Amino acid sequence: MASVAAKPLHLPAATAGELSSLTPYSTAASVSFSSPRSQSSFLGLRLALPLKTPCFRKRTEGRGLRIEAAAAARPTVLVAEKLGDAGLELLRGFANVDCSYNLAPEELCAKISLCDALIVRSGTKVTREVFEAAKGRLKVVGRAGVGIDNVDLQAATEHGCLVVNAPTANTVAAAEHGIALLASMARNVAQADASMKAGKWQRNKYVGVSLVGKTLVVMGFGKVGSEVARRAKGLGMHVIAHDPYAPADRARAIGVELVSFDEAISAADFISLHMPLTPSTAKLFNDETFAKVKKGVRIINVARGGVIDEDALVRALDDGTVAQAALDVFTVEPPPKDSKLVMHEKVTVTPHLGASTVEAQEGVAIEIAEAVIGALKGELAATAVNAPMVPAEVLSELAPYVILAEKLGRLAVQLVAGGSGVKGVKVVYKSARDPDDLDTRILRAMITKGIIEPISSVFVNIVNADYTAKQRGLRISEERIFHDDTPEIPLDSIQVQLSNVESKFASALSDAGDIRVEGRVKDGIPHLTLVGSFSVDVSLEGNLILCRQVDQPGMIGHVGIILGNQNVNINFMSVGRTAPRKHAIMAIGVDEEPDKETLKKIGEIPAIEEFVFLGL
Ligand SMILES: NC(=O)C1=CN([C@@H]2O[C@H](COP(=O)(O)OP(=O)(O)OC[C@H]3O[C@@H](n4cnc5c(N)ncnc54)[C@H](O)[C@@H]3O)[C@@H](O)[C@H]2O)C=CC1
Ligand SMILES: O=C(O)C(=O)COP(=O)(O)O
Repeated sequence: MASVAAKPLHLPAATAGELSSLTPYSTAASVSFSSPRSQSSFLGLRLALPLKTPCFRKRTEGRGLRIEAAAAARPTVLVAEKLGDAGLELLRGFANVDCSYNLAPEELCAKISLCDALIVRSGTKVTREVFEAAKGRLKVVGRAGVGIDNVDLQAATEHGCLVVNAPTANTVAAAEHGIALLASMARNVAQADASMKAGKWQRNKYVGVSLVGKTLVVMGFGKVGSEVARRAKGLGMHVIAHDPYAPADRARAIGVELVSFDEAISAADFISLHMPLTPSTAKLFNDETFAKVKKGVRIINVARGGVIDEDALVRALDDGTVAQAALDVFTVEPPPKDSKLVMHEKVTVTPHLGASTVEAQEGVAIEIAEAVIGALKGELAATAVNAPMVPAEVLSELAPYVILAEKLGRLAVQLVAGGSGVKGVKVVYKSARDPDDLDTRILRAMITKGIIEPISSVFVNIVNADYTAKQRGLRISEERIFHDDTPEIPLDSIQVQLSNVESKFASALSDAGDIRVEGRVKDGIPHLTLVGSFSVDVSLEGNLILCRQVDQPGMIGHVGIILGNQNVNINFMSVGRTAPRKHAIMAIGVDEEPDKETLKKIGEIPAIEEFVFLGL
């Protein structure tokens, strides 16, 4: 069936213009969107993080209406570890703040279902049980620091909970602490201090080693590692680094050569650890590694205790393989009181103080408070750990397309006969942009949300969209088609195709047999522009009735009278035809949901061959 031009019929009804101007809008500080029907689940871009209790008000503006989130109930933020005052102040300006420190795991689980956000440092384990106990209310976990190894990211993602961290504010503090440990270990400062305080004067016992000219290996050349490298070079050390993922030119710019792991450990006089704790770095320093190091190496760990096999380190210290160690972090914190490692005379220890400077704690508190508030407002956090980071300007530009994407998904799935048999989804983006200049991750997430939510009880957002699709066996493929237009406009159209399904509205099937709906953004408003092979033109707001009919005069009036008699307001109508007086599709936007009787009457109009009611 050939695709034909749409014949949009703009109804004069006052509400038509009003409703079609339900535009998403952005405030100065944020990009957030609301939609009258899917408000509470509009996490997707509101950004996947709506409060569960939003309320909306209509505001007359010129001829149209805008719907905006009115002051929602204040969210509750649980601060489970000591946070700087500046951050607490920011949080209190926006939310109810419950500072409850040292909670036992079961106490945390008991509280969490009353909280929209949780802020922790390294001392709180945010386990799967916590996310389960949250019962869907927890929207964001803020880690006031860098390492997120204490947060079960997989569980967070599965529960649609955003995790944000504060990755920059404590970098210098951690690097300075690393240098402090390096220098104090080399000169036995801690041991000599303890000895003097015990009344001794042991000048011969505490002869140290010099740093100048020694080779320092920085393991993990990220933010902290590179700051340590800079400082160590200032002390006259020869610095090399190992980091499988760091760009060599960044290292070169600091005058540091990146080498292999084995090269690094065999050359090192000192090794300073600055990588995250992940499955691949856990116990990276073990008996096997210590067997390869230069005898008498000294190790500093300000990263995570778990990257060292602590028993192996004790053995290496005992047999002199490792001359000394300076440790700020431990596999279990606090470590057991009788820990051989902590008590070892060749070991200098601090109780995880890397980030603990006045300046860093102030900075981290502000950084995490801003990230958590932003997330609760629905903005995509720049420090999101388990969601795509999309720059604000990209978000702002894609805003109406995000709404279009969700509505197309929602609409397509409602056209499926039987409900949930969707397995294959193809999304076709028509755009004048270079594919690299069009980030479609959010659009894909919103289409996924639109497809899954109407047929399940799952709450889908930008955080868990890909995971949820995979869980349900939903394969989503994307295709870009070049559209010869100005690249200023990100997209010409989005088409959603559902393959291998039957439709309750046969006209929605394309010639290839898949359900096919396409939409465009016109003047900032998402429009449905194609159903199956029929072109239509109807703004995607409220509800939609699609009818296939024999194209003949009087049809619009006929349907309009039935709906009018039931006080159902039509806000938009569009007719797409194959050829005059043959078949046509009528797309009718209605404000209210017609009752069954009314729908039945429409179906009984002799010229109507099939019809379907779709909630958007
Ligand atoms: N003791 C403390 O209070 C503090 C500890 N930290 C810890 O320091 C570590 C580094 O933090 P940042 O520099 O901010 O993180 P970052 O993400 O900027 O740097 C980590 C670097 O480690 C590299 N890496 C990953 N796997 C590696 C491997 N197998 N071998 C070598 N390098 C590897 C990454 O490529 C990255 O460049 C983290 O574990 C963090 O939790 C950070 C701040 C304070
Ligand atoms: O930021 C990090 O990774 C740290 O280890 C700092 O931990 P803390 O916030 O001091 O418990």
